[in-house]
Amino acid sequence: MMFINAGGEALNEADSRMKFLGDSYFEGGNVMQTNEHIAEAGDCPFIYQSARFGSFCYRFNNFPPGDYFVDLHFAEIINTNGPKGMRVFNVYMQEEKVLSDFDIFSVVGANKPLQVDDLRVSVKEDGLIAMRFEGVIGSPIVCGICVRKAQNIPVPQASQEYLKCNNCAADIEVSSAQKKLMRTKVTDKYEKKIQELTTQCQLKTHECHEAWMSLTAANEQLEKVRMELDNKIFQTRTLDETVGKQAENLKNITSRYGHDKKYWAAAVHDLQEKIMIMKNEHAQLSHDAHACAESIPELNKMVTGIQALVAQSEDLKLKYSEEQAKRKELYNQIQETKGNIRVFCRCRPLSKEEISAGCALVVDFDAAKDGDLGILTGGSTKKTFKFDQVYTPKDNQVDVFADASPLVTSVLDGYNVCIFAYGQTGTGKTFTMEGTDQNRGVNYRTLEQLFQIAKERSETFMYNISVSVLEVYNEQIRDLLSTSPTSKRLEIKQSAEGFHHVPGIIEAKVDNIKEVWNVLQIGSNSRAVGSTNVNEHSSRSHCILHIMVKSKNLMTGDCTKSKLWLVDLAGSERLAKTDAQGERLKEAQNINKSLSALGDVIYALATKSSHIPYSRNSKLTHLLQDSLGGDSKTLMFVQISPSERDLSETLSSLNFATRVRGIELGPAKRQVDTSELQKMKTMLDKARQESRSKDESLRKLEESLQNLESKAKGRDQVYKTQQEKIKELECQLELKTSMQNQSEKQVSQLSDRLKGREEICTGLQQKVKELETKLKERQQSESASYQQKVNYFENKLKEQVQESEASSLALQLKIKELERKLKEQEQNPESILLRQKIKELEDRLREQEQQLQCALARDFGDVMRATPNEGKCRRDDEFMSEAEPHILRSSNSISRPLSQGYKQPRVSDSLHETRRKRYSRSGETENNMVMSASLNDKRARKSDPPKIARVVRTAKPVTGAAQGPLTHKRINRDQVQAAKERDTKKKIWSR
Ligand SMILES: Nc1ncnc2c1ncn2[C@@H]1O[C@H](COP(=O)(O)OP(=O)(O)OP(=O)(O)O)[C@@H](O)[C@H]1O
Repeated sequence: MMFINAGGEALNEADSRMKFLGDSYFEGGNVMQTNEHIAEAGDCPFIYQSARFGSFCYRFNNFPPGDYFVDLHFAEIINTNGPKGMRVFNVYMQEEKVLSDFDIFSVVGANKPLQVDDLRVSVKEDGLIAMRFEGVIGSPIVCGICVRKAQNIPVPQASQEYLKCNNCAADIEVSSAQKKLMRTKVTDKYEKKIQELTTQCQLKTHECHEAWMSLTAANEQLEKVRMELDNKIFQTRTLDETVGKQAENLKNITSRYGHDKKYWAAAVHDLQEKIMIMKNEHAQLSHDAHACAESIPELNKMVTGIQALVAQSEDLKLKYSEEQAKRKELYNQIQETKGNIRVFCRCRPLSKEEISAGCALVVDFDAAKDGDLGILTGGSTKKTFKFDQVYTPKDNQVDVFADASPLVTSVLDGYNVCIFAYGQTGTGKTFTMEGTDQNRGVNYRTLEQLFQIAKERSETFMYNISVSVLEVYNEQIRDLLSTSPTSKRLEIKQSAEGFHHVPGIIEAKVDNIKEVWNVLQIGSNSRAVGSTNVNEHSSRSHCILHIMVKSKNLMTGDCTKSKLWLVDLAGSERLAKTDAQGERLKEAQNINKSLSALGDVIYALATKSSHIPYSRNSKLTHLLQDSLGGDSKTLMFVQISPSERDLSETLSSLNFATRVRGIELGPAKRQVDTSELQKMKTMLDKARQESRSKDESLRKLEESLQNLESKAKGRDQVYKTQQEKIKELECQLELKTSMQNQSEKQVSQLSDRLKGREEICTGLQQKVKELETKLKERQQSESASYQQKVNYFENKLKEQVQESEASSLALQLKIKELERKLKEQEQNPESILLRQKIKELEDRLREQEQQLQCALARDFGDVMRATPNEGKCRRDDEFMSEAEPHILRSSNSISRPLSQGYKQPRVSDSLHETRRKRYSRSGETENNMVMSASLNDKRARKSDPPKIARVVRTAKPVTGAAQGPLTHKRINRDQVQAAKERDTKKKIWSR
């Protein structure tokens, strides 16, 4: 074996018969360079460069005649001109086309090496192996060529004339004619067999194809069925879902219906109960209404009775007011008989200091009950003073106020009242007026009684009470309720109505005694704050509690406005007795001045003097002007000390008080006839009793009247309320009746709706059941039919597959057998001889064909000479297109013999010569001739494109050992394809 490397050198012993043309063969694998060298050597008659096709040629000399195998190794296919570059090329061995239009890309892929083995060539006597590579698209790149001697090729013995007997192995002489006949027969027989096998193979292929097609159709049908099944399953699922949803909806509706039913049943029950209650109420109301209607005459009677009573009460009211006026008059008369100015004398007990000092008592209370007070002036002499009341140290605050309380009634009756305490410092003025927390004085008790009487009279009178607390010190007025630290100077003014008042003073409105007490406390505290020495200050200032009472008679509508003055006067020390100086003296002078002014006024009033000296120099009398004199009532407490140390002051105070009282009770006047007084006293007692009895009768009358009025009002109210109730109940009854009607209507509507819903529900349930049964039936029927179909197709497919497998197996076996037979035949020397003979016959046939062609060419030349010049080229082409296919077909023939007698180069030479002659005759160049030849060749290829498989099968030996990789690859691919198909079939069946 010889192998030629890229440098053109033989790799084995290379017995010098092989010679490579060109010095730089395969340099860098560049074929074009090699072509140039070969072209320069001029040894290759076929080398030519086409502008269109890449083409090059190799020639190897000095091979002994015989058959050789050539292996070609192509380098990586360089894909330089895009994806289509270097796809197709032809290989000519000894000018026999062995690879025609070989699509490298489709066989090995882009940029991969290709190896073509066992290309058989026959070397003739010239010892030449010629190779030509022609790229249809691009240029092939060859990297190695290996030439091997074909083994076991028997050299045909041209002179052999004997055949061996199969039984005795004796040589049997056979004549050449007989031999020829036998060979022809055998050849015919084999050809026939081959023909039959080919037809059988074709038939089996056709059957296989049909089976495959039916299998595919069955598969398609199965796929369709599967799809339908899938669709049905999907539809079934959707139906299941819808049924489920509908069932759920139905459940919901049923539960809602049940819930609604319960709710409405409860509502209906409630309404029925309500209706019952309303009916009962209605009956009760009707009963009440009837009773009311029946009681109306009685009520009318009552109304007339009430009206009579009202008239009577009006009379009584008139009488009462007349009686009240009379009572007032009488009361006033009594007061007047007592005197508008009344003086009560109160003596305090001896103080601890005085007791400890051993002071003697100078006061005699033996006739104190009669208002007589004796003062022991020294020795046995005793001076007596007469007062309206005399209180001993044993008399308490209650006893004192009991006599002063009638004045409170006068205040509420509309009279101005003034109560003040006069006396020496420390004699108990503040104790009498204010008192202590445990022993409340006149001020508190007066106001307490004021509110009590006002409350008692609240049905007939409406009172509005306000309180002011003020102080007169050094002839200056100070508001003790004012919280302002720098209170402005207050002055006394006279209003348009003639009343005297202090503008800007605080008048605290009080509604109860608790509020009064708070106000009194504020005033008391304020008085204490205003002075450094409380006792001294309180002794030197007049503390005034002013109460304003506004009343309205609710029966007559009369209004009154009265004042009550409660005054705690400053201490009345004698100026001469004290050693006061400066401020103290001024204070004392001011106090004396104001007290003497007060005394003068009261005395003038008591004596009914024409001139009342309301001294404008004294703030006190000026302030009390409205409440001193006229219908005003005045009460003075003259406070005295029992101690002998204060005798002179006591006498002074008592003298002042006596002067105020207006009755000088000297010792001479003691004998005054008292019978008149006694008479007056009895008259007074009688009047008092009368007034009390009248008050009692009046009170009873008032009470009975009030009772009647209240009863009448109550009846009226009851009547009105009952009428209103009747109306309300009637309205309610109407409303409830309408509600009942509405609810009854609603109940009936709801029951109708319920019935409708129940019907719908039952209908839906029936529908659902029907649907379910239909669905089940449908599912069952469809599944059964699908199952049947599937089973049928399965069986069918199985049968087909089995048949096809059996047939394919049989075919494969037959093919193998045939192949085996063919091989045996091929290996048989007889068949080799037969082939040689066939070759000879073919050669002869070719010669005859050539002769015929020459004759035709000659005829054609004659014809061409006879035709015009412009049609020459076309005619030549036509001729070539007719002639060359014969040549190409013969070169591509399957049964082309590889015998030594094959004279192709000569035929080609002669054909080329014929062409050259023809073109030289027609005036065309050699180049043109080549072009036209190649064109014709292409046309021929176009008209009958050679198949790769066929070419490869033709080019390769049929022996199993000599099978090339290309064929092997192809078989493998078929097997892989078959395996894939089997897999897909399995997948389909598994689904
Ligand atoms: N009737 C009485 N019973 C018991 N104690 C009394 C009585 N009268 C006065 N006192 C006591 O005598 C003292 C002096 O009384 P009070 O301060 O009221 O005198 P006053 O006249 O107001 O003095 P001043 O003019 O200085 O204000 C107090 O301690 C008081 O409690």
